[in-house]
Amino acid sequence: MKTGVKICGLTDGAGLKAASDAAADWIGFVFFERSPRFVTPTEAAELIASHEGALPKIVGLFVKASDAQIAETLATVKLDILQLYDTPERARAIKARFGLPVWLSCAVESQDDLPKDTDLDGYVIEPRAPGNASRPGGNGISLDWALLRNWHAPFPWMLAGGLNPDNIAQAIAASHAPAVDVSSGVETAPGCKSPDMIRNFIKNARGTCAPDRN
Ligand SMILES: O=C(O)c1ccccc1N[C@@H]1O[C@H](COP(=O)(O)O)[C@@H](O)[C@H]1O
Repeated sequence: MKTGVKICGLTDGAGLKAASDAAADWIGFVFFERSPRFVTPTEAAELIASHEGALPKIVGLFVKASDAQIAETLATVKLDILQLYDTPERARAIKARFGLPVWLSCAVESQDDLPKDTDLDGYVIEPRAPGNASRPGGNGISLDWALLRNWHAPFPWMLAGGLNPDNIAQAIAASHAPAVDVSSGVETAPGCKSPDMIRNFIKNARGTCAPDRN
């Protein structure tokens, strides 16, 4: 089974081109102002418009966003999927209101934290951010991958947090993640994506197949 790859927090055309050319499955834009990867909806739309060729599916990342913020974003940039940092109840309401697939980010410290609801379109499984962090993700922190190894989730999910080109093969082997998501691990500085690191991340993730769970 091919491991799905999402490259999140793109801020420039070079990163977008590297992710697209290397056949990422999804690219993400961060619509959260306190992130070093923040882009405005207009900036995201301009990046997409200036790209030549096919694009991966486009994910918009929102943290505790109001309906108005999501509506204003969607009026400017076409998104395929909404990735939310919010409660399951709010995620369900946003899915119903906007009619787009919703992935809910889920902070996991132990197996008890793993999601059980099946009514969303997917989950991003990542570590809980430290108490003093200014954002709930994108902190380059890993969770214990072995927690996920025997998890038979009845819905799509991806592993995130602290992944990079050097550890991605080990992370997939240890967690059996069907898909992976990276942001800070393919950057030379916060918010500065490295095309080389993006290519290496995707190459190394694709060289490692998650075992077929069936
Ligand atoms: O990338 C950010 O700045 C960000 C801000 C707010 C919420 C989530 C954010 N990023 C997401 O966090 C995970 C893990 O990121 P990392 O690879 O450890 O840097 C991933 O889903 C990012 O898209």
